[in-house]
Amino acid sequence: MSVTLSRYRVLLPRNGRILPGCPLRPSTTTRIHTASSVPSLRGSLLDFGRRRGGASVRSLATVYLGLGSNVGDRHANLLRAFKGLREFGEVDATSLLYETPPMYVEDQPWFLNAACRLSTDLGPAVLLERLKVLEAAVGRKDTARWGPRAVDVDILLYDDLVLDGGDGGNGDDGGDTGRPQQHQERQQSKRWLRIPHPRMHERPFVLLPLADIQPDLAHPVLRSTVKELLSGLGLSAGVGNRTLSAAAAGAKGVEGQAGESAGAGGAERVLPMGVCSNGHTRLWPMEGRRSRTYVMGILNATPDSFSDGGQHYRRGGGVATAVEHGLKMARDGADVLDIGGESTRPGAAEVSPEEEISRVVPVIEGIRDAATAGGEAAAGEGDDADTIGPVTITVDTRRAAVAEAAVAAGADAVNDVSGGTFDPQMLATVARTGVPLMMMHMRGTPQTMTSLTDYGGNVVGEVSQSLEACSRAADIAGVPRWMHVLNPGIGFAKTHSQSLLLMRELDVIAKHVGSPLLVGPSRKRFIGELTSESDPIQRDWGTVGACCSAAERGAKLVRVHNVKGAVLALAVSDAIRNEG
Ligand SMILES: Nc1ncnc2c1ncn2[C@@H]1O[C@H](COP(=O)(O)OP(=O)(O)OP(=O)(O)O)[C@@H](O)[C@H]1O
Ligand SMILES: Nc1nc2c(c(=O)[nH]1)N=C(CO)CN2
Repeated sequence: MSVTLSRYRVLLPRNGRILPGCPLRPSTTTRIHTASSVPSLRGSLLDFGRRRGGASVRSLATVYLGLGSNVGDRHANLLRAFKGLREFGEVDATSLLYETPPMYVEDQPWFLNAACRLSTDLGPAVLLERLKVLEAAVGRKDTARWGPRAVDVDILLYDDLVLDGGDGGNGDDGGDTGRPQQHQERQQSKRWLRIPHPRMHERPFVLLPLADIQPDLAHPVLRSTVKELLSGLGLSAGVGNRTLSAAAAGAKGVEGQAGESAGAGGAERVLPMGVCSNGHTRLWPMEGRRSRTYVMGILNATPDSFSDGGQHYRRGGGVATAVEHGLKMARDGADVLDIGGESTRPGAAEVSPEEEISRVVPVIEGIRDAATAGGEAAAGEGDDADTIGPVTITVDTRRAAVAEAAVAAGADAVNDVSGGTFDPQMLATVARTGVPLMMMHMRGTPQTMTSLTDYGGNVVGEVSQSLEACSRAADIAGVPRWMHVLNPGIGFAKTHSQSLLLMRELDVIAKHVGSPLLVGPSRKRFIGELTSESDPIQRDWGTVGACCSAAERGAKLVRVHNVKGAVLALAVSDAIRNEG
């Protein structure tokens, strides 16, 4: 049965009867929408909003949106769209980020795709109109259907609404025949709207990110969950092997390249961090053959760090020595330099934000100036993962003011050992600056942490849950999950055996949290104890062992003092894992 409201038809599932326009059986659990039960469907769908307050109070709708971009700085486009969506309600969950082969029209650059969940009082048609305005503001031009675009935001699901708002007058289940001219004419003539999005179930680039948010979410018409729809495409949800099988790729018209590297044919998770020499956001492959274990070089702009005693800062000239050491680490193969102005060794004294800023900002500026001068020639579209660009810099701080000053000076991301909990302004500041956030697990402060090691016998579970909570808080504050890196905090409020257990069960933590893991074993006490080395500087061989073990168990980044050792060792262990 259907009710016609203005030009829109709401499909009402009844008695398991197949609905017009629905490819499969309707769900018996689908909420039945009528004009009275869904006030937002009264009258023309184009001129209502979900009103706040007064007699017509109603609950907020839960909407799932799919985002895509394959023109220009794809991540910058997605981030602008994401920030714009926060004006439409509360974006309370986001996905990871995927680089995906173009579907339908294959002769175009690869896309970046993500998804988010929006809680909004906007009705579906008003939401659609506002999305179109947002897409235009981000830079979308009218293009051929399924063709290249700066940004595309599709309404995937809107509560469990089943809405057939026309098909643009061409009778196709998903709209038109794909002829560009017809598509443009239709776009200009009138808006049509179908919910659920008529093609979402066949799109890995929609289902993969959706599964990050809610794998058990049910499609209100097909009755299958997102996880089940993915498995129907030969893919699995969550961290692990998501590579599209050649059969599934062929069946769905995806650019499947059977016989080539597995990663070339399917979607891959990526982490946006830093800038390529073409000015676009650099994308770090997090799975597939292009992926490897990334090395973060530690650069202490402090006079009192535990393992180097400030040797690269205090002795022999402060900033200049630190900059020189940073550049050496970059030449040794560091993917990112982590610059910190406050020691977090056990018992270390706090420094003021002003002091911290005065330590890190000149070093960031010095490295930025020296490194950008050495950038390579600009690369074309879609090369954002492979282009070697200016060195990537993170600032190691717990303070929002320091993070803000560091990003203004050229830092690409914030690395917070307190997981965003020390400074109440940290999450909002990182959201505003639009950089990725690395969040570490710890308890207490460097002064108190050594006595806070009681995890009730479940350090792995506690750390996983705590990291997940940090990630949720950051997500809600406006730092999308695809920009999170999580760190179990080896040695921070952990005993020797707890550190070993966390190192051993990194894969469990990685699976639990989904986000890329950063691990920092470098020169730590547990390595000294295992190798009988009391001098931290003598612990690099042991550190390399820990890095290789971490990489085998799913760590995506390791934070080390001795970059060269880690880079060389990981080149071998990564190759054995990936190419064997
Ligand atoms: N669920 C939906 N979400 C977004 N747009 C929709 C939806 N259903 C129908 N449309 C209509 O589709 C029109 C074309 O949208 P768009 O240009 O983004 O299509 P496309 O991205 O090329 O193809 P597709 O929608 O299959 O991804 C929109 O103007 C809108 O009227
Ligand atoms: N991989 C991928 N392919 C697409 C995409 C997209 O976002 N990702 N969007 C399209 C237009 O809707 C057409 N094809």
